[in-house]
Amino acid sequence: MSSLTHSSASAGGPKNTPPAQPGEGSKLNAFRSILTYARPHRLTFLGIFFCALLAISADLLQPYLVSIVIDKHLAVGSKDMSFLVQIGIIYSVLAIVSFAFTYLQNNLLQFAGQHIVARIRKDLFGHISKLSMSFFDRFHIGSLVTNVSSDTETISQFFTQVLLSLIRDGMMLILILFFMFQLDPMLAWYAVLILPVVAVVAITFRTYLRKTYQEARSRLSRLIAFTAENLSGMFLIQAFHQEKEQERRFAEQNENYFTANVRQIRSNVIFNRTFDILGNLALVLIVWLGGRAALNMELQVGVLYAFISYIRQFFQPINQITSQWNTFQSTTVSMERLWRILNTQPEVKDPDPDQAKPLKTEEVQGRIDFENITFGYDPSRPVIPHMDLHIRPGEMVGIVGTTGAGKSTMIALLNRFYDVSKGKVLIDGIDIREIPQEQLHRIVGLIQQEPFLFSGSIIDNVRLFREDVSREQVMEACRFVGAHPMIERLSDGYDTKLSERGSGLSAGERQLISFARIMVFQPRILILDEATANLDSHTEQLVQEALQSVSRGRTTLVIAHRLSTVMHADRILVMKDGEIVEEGSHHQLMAVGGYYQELYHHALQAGAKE
Ligand SMILES: Nc1ncnc2c1ncn2[C@@H]1O[C@H](COP(=O)(O)OP(=O)(O)OP(=O)(O)O)[C@@H](O)[C@H]1O
Repeated sequence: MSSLTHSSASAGGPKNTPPAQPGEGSKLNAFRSILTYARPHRLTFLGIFFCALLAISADLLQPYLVSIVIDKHLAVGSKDMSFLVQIGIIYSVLAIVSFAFTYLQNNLLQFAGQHIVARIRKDLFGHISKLSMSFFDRFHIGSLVTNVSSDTETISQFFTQVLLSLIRDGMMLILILFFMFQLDPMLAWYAVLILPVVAVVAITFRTYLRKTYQEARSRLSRLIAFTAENLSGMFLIQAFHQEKEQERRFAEQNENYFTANVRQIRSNVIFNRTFDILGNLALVLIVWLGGRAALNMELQVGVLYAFISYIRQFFQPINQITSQWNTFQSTTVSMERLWRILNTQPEVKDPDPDQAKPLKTEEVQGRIDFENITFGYDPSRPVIPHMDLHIRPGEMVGIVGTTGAGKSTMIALLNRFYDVSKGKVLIDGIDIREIPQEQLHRIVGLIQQEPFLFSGSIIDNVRLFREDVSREQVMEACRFVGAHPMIERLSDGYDTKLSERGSGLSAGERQLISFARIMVFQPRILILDEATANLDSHTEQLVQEALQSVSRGRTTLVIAHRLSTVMHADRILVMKDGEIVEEGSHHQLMAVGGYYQELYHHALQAGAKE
């Protein structure tokens, strides 16, 4: 059975987003939809625009001022020192203005960009946690982690770098051209003529650079995936003495990444140097043309100086914009991926509020009816072709059967991780599709074979980070299920911090914590899916005792391969190929002499051999 996690609440995602339409326009739709996140920051972006305008104007006015000093003062041999002082003050003010507004612009941009991405991340996480299990069956967890981390990071780069470059460098280019045309239209036209050459070189190189970058990135992700897989499977690697083999495979991946990285760095250097050479050639051209004009007294020396300053700055924004083009392309891909997830509607939906039939946990009797249900993960291949099962309030039902018989699937249907294809699942006579999922999951408590513990303290793991559950309630629950002595023995007792998935605890200890969790939340229906399968006989006994206590007064469904776990149930269901083939108490089933008896004898023989 695939891992079962809680999913609750209704469809979410960003508001104003159109439904997913794969194909041509989806990139554009994704782009538009993600841009809606920037809408609340309109004023900030306007502020950024003005800051950039002021900072760049202040920067570009500086060579202009120097040209005035050269032509209007030095060239005419003026002795007016106050003019020089005035220009000096204006120059300094411009430098301060440039610094202040660049600082402000960067801060505003980071503020808006980080806010936007934090909001996207929050919506994405919230949305993913509301999606149905069928979504997680289709989506690889690894790629979801990439979506939440690196795709949002790429979008963050878009808002903080690409947008800035478009605003600042675009404006800079326009203003440089404006100043150049103001100074000398003829020379300005020569500069403009260089533009297409620069653009062709930049685009050609950038396309190649993008390929090398993508190659390096994909080899890096392969290397990371390989490392992650090896770390989680280290136990197996050591047990099978696979260290050498895995080292060889790692070295191969490492070498692949190294080559791709070197190629990327090399092409980057070549591109940047080519760009520098082009810039210098343009400079030589301007110096030559401008110098000749200056010698012929057709151009003032100050103007030539300003021109040279501008032409030196001219290439920088072009380089920046073309380099951001790559990030922009990655952004559109990331946006499209996130947009698809944000537009995925949960297949298991909450009822409309006016049609919902809320059930109070404390009033629930615990009657369960699987009324003529059919279900298949793939609808064309039913895992449960037909089932009609009725469970009384407070009854303890054991479920046994072959591997893949559909036991966990049945439980998944009762939890509404999936919806039945036909028929109804009812609790106290109410179709569970009419019960808000949040309430359903309070009514039905599930303990699985491998309980999931979060990194955090024991106390938080028992109360699932809910602040309204007191420390005393947690301790009481732990005492009730017999987990208290074990927790007390830990270094920090209830405040002991557990590492990821509770790896500092034994399987039995983790299971006891999950039993305590159930006690805290007091569900009316309790499900144990192979909850004792991994435990040694001593711990199993502890857990069995806990189970006895926990199941008192609750409708309890226990799935187990070990018959000893379910022998004392009020009723035992024997499942085979998605159907209940036998049912009754242990004695009744033994008397029938069917499949259950066969299982029992197998278990006895296995026990005897052990
Ligand atoms: N998420 C899933 N997507 C597709 N098929 C699934 C999924 N989960 C289970 N199945 C299939 O459904 C069938 C029933 O699986 P289920 O986990 O309910 O069996 P089970 O009786 O609990 O088995 P076990 O005792 O081994 O846990 C199996 O054929 C299994 O391959």
